[in-house]
Amino acid sequence: MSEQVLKIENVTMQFGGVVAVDNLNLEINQGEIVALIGPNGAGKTTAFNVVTGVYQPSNGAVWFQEKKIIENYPQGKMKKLYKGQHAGEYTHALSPTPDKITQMGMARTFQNIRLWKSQTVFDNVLIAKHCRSTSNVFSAAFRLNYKEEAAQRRHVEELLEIVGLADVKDDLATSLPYGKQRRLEIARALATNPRLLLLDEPAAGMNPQETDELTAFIGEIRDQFHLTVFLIEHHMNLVMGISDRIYVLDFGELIAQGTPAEIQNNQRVIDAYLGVAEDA
Ligand SMILES: Nc1ncnc2c1ncn2[C@@H]1O[C@H](COP(=O)(O)OP(=O)(O)OP(=O)(O)O)[C@@H](O)[C@H]1O
Repeated sequence: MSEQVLKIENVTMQFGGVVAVDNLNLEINQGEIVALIGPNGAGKTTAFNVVTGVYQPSNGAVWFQEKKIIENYPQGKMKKLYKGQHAGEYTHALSPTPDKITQMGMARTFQNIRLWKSQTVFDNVLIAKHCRSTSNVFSAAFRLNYKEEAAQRRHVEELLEIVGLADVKDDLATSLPYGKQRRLEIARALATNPRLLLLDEPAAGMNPQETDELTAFIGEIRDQFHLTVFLIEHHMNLVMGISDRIYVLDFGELIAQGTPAEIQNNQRVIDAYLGVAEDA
C-alpha cells in the first residue's frame, strides 16, 4: 500500500457565521496528483490555508506523512457544533506556523503571484531556498557559511535549468511573461525540497497554450522530484488531464470524490457548477 502523504480529518473552518469548510475529510497518497475543485467561494483556498498553517481550523486535524501536524478539537459550548470521532473531546491545539510547515516538507503557490518584484529570477529562488537551510538569511547574506551558500547556488542553477528558466536567471522576476512567472513561483516552491506541493490556481490568467504547457510541466516535476501534488484549479482541461483523483467542494461541503471520469459524470457536481438549487 502506498504511503499516505496528507490526511485532512473532520476539518471545519468557520469565519463568524460563514462555514467556509464544513467537516472535510480527504486523503492523498505518495505520488498522486489530486485536485480540489468547486464553484467560486466553495472553500478551496480556505482548505489550503488550513493545511499550510495560515488559519487554525475551528475543528479537526491535518496529518502530513502520517504524523499529526495540526489539531484543534474545541471544548466548552463550541464542541457541540463539530462532528467527527473526536467530537466532544478536549485536546490541546496543535498549530504550527506556515514556515514550520514549509520546513516539514510542504510548499505552496498562491492564487495571486507573489514574487519578490525587485529581485532577479535567480535571487527569487535563492531566497526561497534559505527557508530550509541550516544557516539563516543573515548568515547567507554575509557569506558566513561559504560552503553552504555555494551548494545552495549550485542547486538553484540546477533547478532553473530543470524548470526552463536558466536563460532568464538574471532578469527581473516581473519582466518575465506571465506563464514564466507562474513557473518561477513553482521553482521557488521546489527550492524548499517539498514532498507535497500545493498549487492554488496555477493556470489562472493563462492562455490555452500556456495551460497545456503547465499541465505537462506539473506531470514532469511530479516524476522528477518524486512529488505529491495537491492543486486547486478552475481550468477543467488541466484538472481532467492531469489528476489521478478529484475532490469537489460546494458551499464548504465535500459533494463528490473520484476519478476524472467519475467526476465528469457526477450529477451533483454538474448541478453545483450550473448553480442548480438543491431542492430544484
Ligand atoms: N478570512 C476570511 N474571513 C471571512 N470569510 C472568509 C475568509 N476567507 C474566506 N472567507 C469566506 O469563505 C468562503 C470560502 O472562500 P474561499 O476563498 O476558500 O473559496 P474558494 O473556493 O477558494 O473560491 P475561489 O474559487 O473564488 O477562489 C467564502 O464565502 C469567503 O467569503
